[in-house]
Amino acid sequence: MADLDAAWTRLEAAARAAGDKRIVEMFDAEPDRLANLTLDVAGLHIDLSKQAWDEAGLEAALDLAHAADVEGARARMLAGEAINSSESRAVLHTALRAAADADIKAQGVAVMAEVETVRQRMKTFAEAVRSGAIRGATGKPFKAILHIGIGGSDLGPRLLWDALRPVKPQIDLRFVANVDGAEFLLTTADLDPTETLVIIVSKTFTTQETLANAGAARAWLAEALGEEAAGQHLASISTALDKTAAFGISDERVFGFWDWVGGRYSLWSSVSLSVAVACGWEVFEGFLAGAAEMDAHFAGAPLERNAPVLLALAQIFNRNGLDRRARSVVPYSHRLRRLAAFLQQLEMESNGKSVGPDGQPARRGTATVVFGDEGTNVQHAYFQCMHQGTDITPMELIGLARSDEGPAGQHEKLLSNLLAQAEAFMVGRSTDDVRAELVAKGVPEAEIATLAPQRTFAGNRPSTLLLLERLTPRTFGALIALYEHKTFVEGVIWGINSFDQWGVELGKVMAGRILPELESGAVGRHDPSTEALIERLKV
Ligand SMILES: O=P(O)(O)OC[C@H]1O[C@](O)(CO)[C@@H](O)[C@@H]1O
Repeated sequence: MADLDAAWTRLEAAARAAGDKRIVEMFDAEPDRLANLTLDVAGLHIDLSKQAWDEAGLEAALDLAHAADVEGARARMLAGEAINSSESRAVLHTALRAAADADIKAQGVAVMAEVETVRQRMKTFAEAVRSGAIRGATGKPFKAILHIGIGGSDLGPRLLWDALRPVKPQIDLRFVANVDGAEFLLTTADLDPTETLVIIVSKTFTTQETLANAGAARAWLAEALGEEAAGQHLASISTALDKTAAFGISDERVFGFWDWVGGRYSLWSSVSLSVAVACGWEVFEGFLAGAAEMDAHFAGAPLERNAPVLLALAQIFNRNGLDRRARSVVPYSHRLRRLAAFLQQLEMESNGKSVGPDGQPARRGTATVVFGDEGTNVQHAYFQCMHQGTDITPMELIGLARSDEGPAGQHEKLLSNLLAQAEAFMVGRSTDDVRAELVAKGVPEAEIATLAPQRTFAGNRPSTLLLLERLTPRTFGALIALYEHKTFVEGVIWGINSFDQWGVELGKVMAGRILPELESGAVGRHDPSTEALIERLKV
């Protein structure tokens, strides 16, 4: 602990010192900067050279990772120890993308035989739906899938579908997550229930939103097909087989997974069955293979050349060393536009904790807010604030080195924006430079005095750049696995359990109390504001 405290103190001091320098000047001072801070892994090129750390800062960050025993924690996770201590569970999403003959145990119990059995069942089911061997009750092949789930049972598969979906899919895939009935209505309005397969995804099969939408979907099917035939249009993904049976889904249509897979880490499991059907099995397999490549890198690379570790350390340098409390993730890729939404759950549900597994307050700040949307759109929305706002928000800019999609010439335009933004964030534009331009244009001195500062860009705003060689199942799998391991490393260094989520419970419990009050009109004891609102909204 003394070592860890000292490592934190060194990191904070190093960040203060680096914070006084200009990033762009670090390239001159450190001839190996680019080589030391760029990596190529599993089809991804990762450039951390525009981050705010100098050589000493990076060294202090790596010392911190050693002092926090990231290597030991990594070994314990991969060995299937119960590192999710508050729930006494192993954390083995890596097993879901491992080879069938890998020797992986969850708390001593071998898991790969079961993983492979479910994989083979998924494959058989996906192929049968695609070939028409499995059809709807009226004999028509399925032309659409309605995927019902929320949180980890929605965000991953939704992103996966966007990333890898065919331009003209044989089977359309739609998602319903919110308990807001408008989403169900708008999503199903143009679907034909006789040609739609409904896949209900819920690890616990207790989630209010999912059960409400599942009930609505079953009624929607039954209205068109009758109660009994509706069952032929249902499948489910869950760890709670008793509950799926009680809902009326036959066991051969239920695909399981395990308590050692957290919801937000579950897109490698049967949770993504809908995508495996709609994209085809080989696409899903390629996605798993890309993640497995990143897993091998994470497990074996030394910390100073380990992509997830370096990404995590850049985040910690910014968050704890430089007190930067948000991060913006901007994919210059329409297909990846939901990445930030996925990362919000991955990072903020995993690491948004104030207390460690020992029950003691975390000694440093933990997860930051992550937000973002697709470039170039965001350049015309919130980038003004990123360039000239009073707070500095570190950026993660993601692009595709090559893409053949869409009209010719547009990809180069997209890339030019990506590179320009990263450069502009770092280099900025000096007042002298702006002033010289205004003078050359003949602007009067009095105007220049007020205009030049407004048109100045301070720069020195850190960013990481990630390039996928192409958006393929492999590179996309590697990208998501990169973020999973990054999140894990951050949790280890912050000394928190990244794999539980007690913070989502209280609101659920309170909603359970308020619902009957809204329905019955009998308002219970709450704070004055909530009581007045229930009075106003009760049926
Ligand atoms: O898959 P389930 O059990 O319906 O849970 C959905 C989501 O709800 C949470 O438990 C809390 O938001 C997430 O962790 C999970 O991904």
